[in-house]
Amino acid sequence: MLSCKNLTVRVDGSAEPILSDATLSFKPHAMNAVIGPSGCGKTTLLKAMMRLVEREGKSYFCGEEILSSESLSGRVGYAPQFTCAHPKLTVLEAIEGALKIGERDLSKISTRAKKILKIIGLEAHSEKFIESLSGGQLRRIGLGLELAADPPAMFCDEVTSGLDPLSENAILDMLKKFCGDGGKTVICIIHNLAKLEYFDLVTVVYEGHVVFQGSPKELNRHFEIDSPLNLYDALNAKGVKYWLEKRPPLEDFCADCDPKSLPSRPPRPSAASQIFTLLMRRFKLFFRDSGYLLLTMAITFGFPIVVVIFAFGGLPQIRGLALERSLGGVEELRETLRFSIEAAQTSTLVTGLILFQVVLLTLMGSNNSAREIAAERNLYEKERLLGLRPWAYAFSKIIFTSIIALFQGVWMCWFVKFICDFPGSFLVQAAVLSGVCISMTLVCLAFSALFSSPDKANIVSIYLVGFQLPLSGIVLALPECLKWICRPLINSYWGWAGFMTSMKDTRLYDAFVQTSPSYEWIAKPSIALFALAVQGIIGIAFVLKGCYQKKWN
Ligand SMILES: Nc1ncnc2c1ncn2[C@@H]1O[C@H](COP(=O)(O)OP(=O)(O)OP(=O)(O)O)[C@@H](O)[C@H]1O
Repeated sequence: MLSCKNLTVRVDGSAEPILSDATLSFKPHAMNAVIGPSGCGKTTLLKAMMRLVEREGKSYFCGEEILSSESLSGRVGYAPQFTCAHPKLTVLEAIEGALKIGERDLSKISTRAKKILKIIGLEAHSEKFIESLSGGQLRRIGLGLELAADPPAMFCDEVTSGLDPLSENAILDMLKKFCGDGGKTVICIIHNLAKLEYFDLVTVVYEGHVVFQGSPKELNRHFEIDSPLNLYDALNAKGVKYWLEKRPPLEDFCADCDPKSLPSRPPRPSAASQIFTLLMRRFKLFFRDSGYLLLTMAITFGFPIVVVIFAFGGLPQIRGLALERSLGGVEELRETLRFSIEAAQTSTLVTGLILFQVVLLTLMGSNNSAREIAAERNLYEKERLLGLRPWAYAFSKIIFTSIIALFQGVWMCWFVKFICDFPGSFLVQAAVLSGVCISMTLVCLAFSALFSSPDKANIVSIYLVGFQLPLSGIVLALPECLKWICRPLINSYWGWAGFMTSMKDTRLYDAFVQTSPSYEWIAKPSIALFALAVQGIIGIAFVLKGCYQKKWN
């Protein structure tokens, strides 16, 4: 059912491949073991066959070449080495979630979830959170998620490692049942060589080469050992070159595989349904993760308070200058005098306060999204194999993080305006501040999609926020030649400019113009919103690019 020809995998910059010229086939409807010392390339072999990593050579499913891992959805399942489920979901929610991503008929989900729970023996634990499961139960949930698409072939990467002998036997019995009653093909990476009697075909990988394929009995004979436990000693004693030369001819179990017998791929749910499923799950996880929820609440409600604390000393002046320019006669003269005295202090304060709001919103944006995709990359890659569309996943993240950013922008605007009495249209100012937060959120979401490590994505996002203040050229003067090179890329500049010009018909703005050393053009709100929208759209484009890439951590 599954086979490959001349598969070679190289890691960037390394001359020596980590998998060399692997040509083999697995026995259909049977238990296949892949064994070999740690680091020899077992996982790489399986990933290369599924096209989860860049490779040379070809692989086939039922005689048809595997051109992309997406073509395997519903056909080949993959239980990776580490469990791919959100720790804050219950067992039932995790299984139902996986089913909703791959199953079009929603009426079947509850029945199928119960059936899977029964098969994996977790019925009694269905309401437990994933984070509270034991090692053996975690392996079972990994297999349960794999069963969600009911694939005819299953790759299982060390699903019994670290378990006690009883739990290990129970899982191997379960896999054997999948082959016997279920007619599935199971391909299992296993470290415990004492369990090879469970398998019909054993593949030995050594130093990136496939050096043997045969039954457990043939293995003993070939390596001249009386127990498989002595296999690694035998391998090490003679070296890879010797075992490659001595390799017996490999049987082609796929010789009469007919692509026409290829099981048809079950229809997937619509993209809208996948987006809805992911959004519901994300909101559920958001409210369950008390640490992240608390942090988001603290910065959403705490940052506006920090802004107004800095405004308190200058509030009377801000309120005084927030008047429209429509006074007359003696009153105007008096006003003009007062205006001149207070203008310098107040305009510096207002400029600083607006910039402070904007920079804090960019910080919120980076907190919203820098880890969002990178932190669950393996889970996402796994769900792609269940039929999740990359763009549906990307848009579920874009919508979720943008909703939070929108709330943060509107709240910051309302709270600070309410206390400081900033003049100008609330709607325009709320749009500009939300625009700042949303566009920075989307740019940092792009980092999260492009980097495999959440820490890397976070650091780059924090640097970007850190550069907002100096590179905006508002408080610190930028060299003239750099000003319009940096500003188009600096989110805070456009937020600040849009907010300032929303107060154009007020004395606050006059004060700013009068006290600026050299008055220069400042973007009006519509242009600022346009610039922020362009940055957001670029962010979205890179989120999509990152989500279409394959990145298994
Ligand atoms: N993305 C990567 N970048 C660099 N090296 C890698 C990468 N992926 C795998 N390797 C290296 O390739 C070799 C084979 O890795 P692989 O995970 O396939 O081994 P394995 O046989 O499955 O090991 P284990 O039994 O310990 O899980 C290892 O030396 C590993 O360090």
